[in-house]
Amino acid sequence: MKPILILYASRDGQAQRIAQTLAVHLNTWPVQLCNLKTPPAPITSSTAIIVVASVRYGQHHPEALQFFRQNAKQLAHMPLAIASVSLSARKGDGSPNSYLKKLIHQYQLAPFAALSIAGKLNYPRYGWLDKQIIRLIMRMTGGPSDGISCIEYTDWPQLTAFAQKITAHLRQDNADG
Ligand SMILES: Cc1cc2nc3c(=O)[nH]c(=O)nc-3n(C[C@H](O)[C@H](O)[C@H](O)COP(=O)(O)O)c2cc1C
Repeated sequence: MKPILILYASRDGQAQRIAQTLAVHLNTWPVQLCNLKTPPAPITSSTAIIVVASVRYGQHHPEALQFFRQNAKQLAHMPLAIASVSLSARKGDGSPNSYLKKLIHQYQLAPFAALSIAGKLNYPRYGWLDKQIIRLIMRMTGGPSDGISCIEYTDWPQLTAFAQKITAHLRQDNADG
């Protein structure tokens, strides 16, 4: 059986953790986990592609954008699922937020599952400038702006439901031959 390819783009590790957890949930399939910083094998040798990418300053990481740009044609013919990781997603219910909608629109993607999932606030990790900007964003959105908090907002049951949706879709695909 061809593997499910899970690709992630992360800076502080939360999107990577989410991708790893997804791999555990999908363990009834062969799964290949790959950092998008290392170019993946040809994607056409996979059953499905799942991209997990976090957001910085309003954009998904450049390696994720590059992946979509370079593979848009093949992705149009493959099962694709996307999980977008951001702090603003803590306010949502998992349905695609503006970052994810923009990404889907920009690369004309047609994912069968798309999730906006909350990441982690980790002030101690941020450099001075990033910390001030995140404090401002958090102040504007009603989150902690103390500059010291470390809070994981990720809704893990939401990720479990996402994994179940992926499994159901791929089983159906398999059954349809
Ligand atoms: C420098 C910086 C910029 C960020 N910009 C945004 C943003 O524009 N919108 C948002 O919702 N979250 C933003 N975040 C929050 C991250 O998306 C969140 O912390 C995520 O968990 C980081 O994922 P990672 O650990 O995989 O890098 C930002 C975080 C940092 C450190």
